[in-house]
Amino acid sequence: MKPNVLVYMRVDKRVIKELEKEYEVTSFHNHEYIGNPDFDLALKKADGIIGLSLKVTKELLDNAPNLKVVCNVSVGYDNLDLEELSKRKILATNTPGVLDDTTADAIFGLLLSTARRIPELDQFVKSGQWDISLQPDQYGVDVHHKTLGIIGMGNIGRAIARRAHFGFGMDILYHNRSKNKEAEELYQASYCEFDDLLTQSDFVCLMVPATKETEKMIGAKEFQKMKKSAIFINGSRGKNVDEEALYHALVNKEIHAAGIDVFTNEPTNPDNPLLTLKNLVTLPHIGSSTTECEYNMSKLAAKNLRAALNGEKPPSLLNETSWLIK
Ligand SMILES: NC(=O)C1=CN([C@@H]2O[C@H](COP(=O)(O)OP(=O)(O)OC[C@H]3O[C@@H](n4cnc5c(N)ncnc54)[C@H](OP(=O)(O)O)[C@@H]3O)[C@@H](O)[C@H]2O)C=CC1
Ligand SMILES: O=CC(=O)O
Repeated sequence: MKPNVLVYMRVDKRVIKELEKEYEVTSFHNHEYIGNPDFDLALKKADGIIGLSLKVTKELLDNAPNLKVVCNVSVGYDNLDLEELSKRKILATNTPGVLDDTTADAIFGLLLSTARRIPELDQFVKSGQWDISLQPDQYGVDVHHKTLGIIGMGNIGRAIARRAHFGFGMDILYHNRSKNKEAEELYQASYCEFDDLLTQSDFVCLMVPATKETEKMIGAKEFQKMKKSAIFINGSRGKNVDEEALYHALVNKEIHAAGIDVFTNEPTNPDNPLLTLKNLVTLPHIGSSTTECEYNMSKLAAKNLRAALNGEKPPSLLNETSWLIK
């Protein structure tokens, strides 16, 4: 009998086709799974889950008696209750490395769009308002040779630093819990205490994972420490930022502007007051979403799934202890 695999959201079609040759696959392509009897049945039978951002809680696991592995098609894994998975000896995997350049491109694009007000000026042209010469209050600010502070100098942080250093001649500050020699040597990044990074950077870019420690790590106090001319970029997770404080900082001009790819609740409510602000540029959590990158992420997730279901160690295993005690 073939093992059962539950596919949840945004797994590449070509990868699903390959999986169907080896497994009994049941696919769900949207968020609407709660109370869906088909989902409940697939979960009950599932040996493996592969997909994007399925909230794997204790309650969900109670209804998945055969589960052996959960394979995220993402590098972030704040959707997983890792402790609970480990307790049950269920393996968990993510997709590090294959999305670094794609995500860094998106985050750098957001930074440029915010600094040079690209979405606003695009609308200005398209709405037929370009009938007089531009006014100084429509100008953007320079990016090149400014100071970029990266909070979370990991895989993606380093790919952002590479672009900033070689492409834009920027000075790079960074903050982590531990120093990153590669960033220091290759991109001349300087380690900074958290508060010093906030006060000294022209651009503050948040790239940490979502954990208990990083929840709302940027809030009212942090915005007040930033330069009034600072541009804040969040490419990590919405819950790492106090959204209400961001709104007030932007309205009260405590900072100049912000660019965010992520929201506290996604998809964000159209009534979110942040969406009314001219000095905020947004994206719908699309950092790693190019055709090529989504395919590579799906392939790595499938490789993790196959390994686990074959009793082998998956290449990007998150809960090593579950493997060791097997
Ligand atoms: N917008 C999007 O589409 C995407 C968003 N992401 C988000 O980006 C995050 C980072 O991804 P990636 O670069 O691959 O991950 P990495 O693990 O490579 O990097 C994370 C970095 O954050 C630092 N960090 C962790 N906790 C803290 C803390 N409490 N204070 C300061 N620094 C901290 C780590 O350093 P140290 O351990 O030394 O503190 C590490 O350098 C993901 O977890 C995900 O949430 C990822 C991909 C796409
Ligand atoms: O947000 C995307 C991820 O890979 O994490």
